[in-house]
Amino acid sequence: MLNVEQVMKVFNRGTINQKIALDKVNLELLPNDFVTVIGSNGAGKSTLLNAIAGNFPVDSGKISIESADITGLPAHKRADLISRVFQDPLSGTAASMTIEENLIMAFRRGKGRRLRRAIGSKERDLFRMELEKLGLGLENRLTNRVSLLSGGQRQALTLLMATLLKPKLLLLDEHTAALDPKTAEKVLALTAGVTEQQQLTTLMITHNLDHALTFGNRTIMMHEGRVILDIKGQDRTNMTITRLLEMFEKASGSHINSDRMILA
Ligand SMILES: Nc1ncnc2c1ncn2[C@@H]1O[C@H](COP(=O)(O)OP(=O)(O)OP(=O)(O)O)[C@@H](O)[C@H]1O
Repeated sequence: MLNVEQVMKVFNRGTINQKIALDKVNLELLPNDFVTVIGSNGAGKSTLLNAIAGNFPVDSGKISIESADITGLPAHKRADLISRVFQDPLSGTAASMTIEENLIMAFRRGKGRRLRRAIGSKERDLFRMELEKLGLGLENRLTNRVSLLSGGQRQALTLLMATLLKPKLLLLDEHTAALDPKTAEKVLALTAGVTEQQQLTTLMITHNLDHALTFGNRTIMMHEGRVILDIKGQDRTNMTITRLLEMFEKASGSHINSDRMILA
């Protein structure tokens, strides 16, 4: 489904601040894979997602989705294939617009002039139905401005917008890290529900090792721009956080270094 082959990204090349953020990264995702991504500070996790989303050109290597080479495509041309949810609940939605206006933008994405047409009753019915599934009562608040919503409600709405038209690939960049623990659990449960229901292929960065092993079917660990562990199947089912940290130390030759890592 997704193929990242030998991808290299160097920031500030040739200067004193040169940083190899991705060091010939290889990663293959199968359809419906839900892969959690963990690693030390500065390991290259966000850079990997940025490279896949097309936020900058990579220095070398190839990225493809369903065998189509997207390495040279700018981010806006990848947006039909890839949806992304960021950490900041304010970044995924337009605060001054209503819930239904936000949803219609997501629903008519890539449809050009149809954007200007009024929202139809069929579209409203669909939005109500989808919002109801979130279990937050938002189906009765279609005409409320998004600025009135809590961070958790906004993040749930962002997730819905990201998946309303099934993307080929869903990128979740610590999308629950800014939420309080109870709300984070709720948004994660919604994430598990929607990825399962729509059979999405997903990459999710998290600093919570328990979440990393609980959600999805596969966990990769990054260190210094490389994928150093790829855990799946029975190995993952039997994996504990202690064992995971031991494996990290063995593979990287160092202790995990993350100020935000949550161990349980
Ligand atoms: N635009 C940029 N310009 C220069 N250096 C960058 C840029 N983006 C990332 N880096 C550097 O690349 C390395 C990888 O950064 P990245 O944000 O991918 O790490 P991360 O694994 O997501 O880290 P964290 O868990 O701390 O968020 C870091 O050393 C970072 O400082």
